[in-house]
Amino acid sequence: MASPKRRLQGLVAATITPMTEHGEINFSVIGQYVDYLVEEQGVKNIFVNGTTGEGLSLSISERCRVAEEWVTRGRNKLDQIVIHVGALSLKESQELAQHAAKIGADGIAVIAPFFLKPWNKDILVNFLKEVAAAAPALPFYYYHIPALTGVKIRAEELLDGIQEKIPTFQGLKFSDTDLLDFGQCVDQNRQRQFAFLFGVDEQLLSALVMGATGAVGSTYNYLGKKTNQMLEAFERKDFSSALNYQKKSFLKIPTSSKLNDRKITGWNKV
Ligand SMILES: CC(=O)N[C@@H]([C@@H](O)[C@H](O)[C@H](O)CO)[C@@H](O)CC(=O)C(=O)O
Repeated sequence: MASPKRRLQGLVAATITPMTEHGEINFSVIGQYVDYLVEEQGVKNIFVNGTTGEGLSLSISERCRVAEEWVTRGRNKLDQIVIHVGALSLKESQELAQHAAKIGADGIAVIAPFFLKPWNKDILVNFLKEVAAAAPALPFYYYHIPALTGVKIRAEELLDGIQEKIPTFQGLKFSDTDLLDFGQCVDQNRQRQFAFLFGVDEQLLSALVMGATGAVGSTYNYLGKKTNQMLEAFERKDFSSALNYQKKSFLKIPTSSKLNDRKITGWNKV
């Protein structure tokens, strides 16, 4: 069974994919990006080719090359590198999973297929299981993001019995505002040492209260240092300072109405 070096916890930056002005991937800045995260933001875990990295808008070969560059540049500097390998095609997803294992990533994550959608838990788990089986030595994370996939199967239902089906299952990346569902996932699986990574940065403090063990998000690229201060305040039970940090970070994040103006799907729209 896959066992991570240690449980993935703390902040995980969902990396953007740097582009040149001609729409080509700008591999040349990834080394500097790693240094910036580690040295300026105090963030040593990354999530590559996810929503923020626009993995689903890249070709398979681009996704492989991006993953490779992050793993090469992050070696001996970053703690854990998780590669998102979700795709509509099971074969492509398996190919990406195998590639992640080959290049030495620390884990893989997969979203639910979002065009011809799984209509129940078993169908979704079977899809995830086939992808996970393509990289049997890598920790596997389910990436729950119902507002974007349209797959509304509750994470708590999905997690029930998942390790029997997917032995490499190590955790959940939960990008949804349903804190009841999140809290139930944590409560029912606490003894299994899974990672519960929250993905709505604006609500991280509430998710910590519900038992989040870490967070994956776009804002940790530039608010990592501040958010680490919030995690420390929470740890020492200084809730008033923690709340202040969380409130300050709201101001840096576009509100859903601004997002809607920019024709980007906001959380409240779906
Ligand atoms: C829809 C979306 O992009 N959500 C972000 C959040 O970090 C989000 O940008 C943040 O909460 C600001 O709204 C993450 O959950 C996505 C993520 O981690 C990823 O890039 O895979």
